[in-house]
Amino acid sequence: MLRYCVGSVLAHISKRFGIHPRLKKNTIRPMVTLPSCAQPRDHSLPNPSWSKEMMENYDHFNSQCEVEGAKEGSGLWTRLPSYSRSFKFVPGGGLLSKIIQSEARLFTRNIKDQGAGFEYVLFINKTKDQCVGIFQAGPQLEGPPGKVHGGATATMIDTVTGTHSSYICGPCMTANLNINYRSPISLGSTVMVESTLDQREGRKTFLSCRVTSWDGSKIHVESKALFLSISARQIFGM
Ligand SMILES: CCCCCCCC/C=C\CCCCCCCC(=O)SCCNC(=O)CCNC(=O)[C@H](O)C(C)(C)COP(=O)(O)OP(=O)(O)OC[C@H]1O[C@@H](n2cnc3c(N)ncnc32)[C@H](O)[C@@H]1OP(=O)(O)O
Repeated sequence: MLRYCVGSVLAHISKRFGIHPRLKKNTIRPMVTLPSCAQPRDHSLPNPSWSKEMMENYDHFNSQCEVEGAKEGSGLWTRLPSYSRSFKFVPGGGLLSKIIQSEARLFTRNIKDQGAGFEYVLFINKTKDQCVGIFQAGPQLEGPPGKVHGGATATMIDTVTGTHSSYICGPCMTANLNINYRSPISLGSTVMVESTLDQREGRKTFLSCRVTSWDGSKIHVESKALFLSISARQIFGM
């Protein structure tokens, strides 16, 4: 689904930049040969900066994931890979990310030092209409002394609900994000960010999202989000 969404967006971009891809069943097959790009790094895989709590929750969801190659939907959860740019989800995306705004980086993946900024992994459960993010907030996300900046928390919520919504309805943008901060998050701690689909209404997707401590014992944030489906024209001003 995501490959298809990004694929259709890329088809428009490629056309604009004269690459003329031909879409074939959820993938892009460019008519010109693209130079090979190194496999992009999947930031959603564990690294040495991940805490015991982060690893414990990662293992919990990962153990309930689909086995690679199994029929889609046979497992409860799917781990979502994460790259420095969304383009990199699709074949040829590595090259496009070098052509279009080459300096651009996904906001949550722009701090290179492992553990310094957002460390996270997302899992989606299509049967339950849920998406879960396991986040570890690094020292460069400070707001009040020793605590996570509220904007950084909003970013976590936008990331999980935005990804969730993209999987449900394809390309979309945040129209409204309403956040109630209940208790501060300590820097370095692991939190769970859980998005649930409330309803769909035409182009609108309504979601609820909760941020809790890693073991679910403490509520940090409760929020509601509205995403609106958009066309490639709206994203790239074509
Ligand atoms: C990109 C390709 C896909 C990639 C997929 C990869 C997935 C995974 C990869 C990586 C994960 C990353 C995940 C991160 C996610 C981050 C997401 C963001 O942060 S997005 C940036 C912040 N958002 C903006 O900048 C929007 C700015 N606003 C706009 O552009 C427009 O206002 C927009 C598109 C939201 C709506 O504009 P209109 O012209 O299309 O629609 P109108 O006609 O205004 O509204 C349509 C309906 O929606 C209601 N509506 C619009 N805005 C509303 C609002 N704020 N609150 C309530 N209702 C609203 C209206 O009242 C109307 O309702 P009635 O049809 O009459 O019932």
